[in-house]
Amino acid sequence: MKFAVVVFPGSNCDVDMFHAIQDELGEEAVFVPHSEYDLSSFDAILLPGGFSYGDYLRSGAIARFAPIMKAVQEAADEGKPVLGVCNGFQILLESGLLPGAMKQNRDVKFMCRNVKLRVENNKTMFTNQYESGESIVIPIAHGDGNYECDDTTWEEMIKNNQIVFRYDGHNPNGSKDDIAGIMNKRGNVLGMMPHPERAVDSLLGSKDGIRLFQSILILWRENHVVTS
Ligand SMILES: NC(=O)CC[C@H](N)C(=O)O
Repeated sequence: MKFAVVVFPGSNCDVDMFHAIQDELGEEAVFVPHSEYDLSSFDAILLPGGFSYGDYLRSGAIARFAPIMKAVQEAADEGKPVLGVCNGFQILLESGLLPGAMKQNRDVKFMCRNVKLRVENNKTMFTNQYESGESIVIPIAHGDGNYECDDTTWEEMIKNNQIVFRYDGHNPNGSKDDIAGIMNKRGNVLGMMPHPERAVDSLLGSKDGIRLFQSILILWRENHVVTS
């Protein structure tokens, strides 16, 4: 399976994402610069974390205008898996691929630590290797992780099971309804603030993140690889 790791000026988790795919998952990862227009040769698109364009205006607000975002939109429209982590999630929100917006953390501080997440929906292309309601440990590292949306959007997301992860126990940033990760209605675009690519080996303190990438791969193989 071939994964695109999109790199914006200011991305800083692109190498971690590449490592997670290439070295831990054992699949092909390719860095794709923000200035490209074509993602048609890829099976999945990953928007890594960081400070794209220095977080000027708002996190992700400038990146949404990068040439590559048209190709990300096309990939999403085709039903390919699109995963945005942290700044990648912020970019997906700013570009309208996911509903809602991100505000500054409740305590107006950048936070970098392991957090517990609850897997709210394990019937997705990103979470099928987790148990429903499972508590997992994944690190966060952000200043703007306080997810917000209007009540109509929130009710719609509840109805469609679009809330994929919630903070388990302590909510670190004040996000609405403890939301840590959401997907689109179709189920092929996931945005999450915690960093699964930084939890792929016990040496890193947790390997709970690797199953997210395995989920994408296993489902993709079921749909694309003929075994007999
Ligand atoms: N690690 C990241 O992706 C940081 C996200 C973002 N720029 C913030 O601080 O909110």
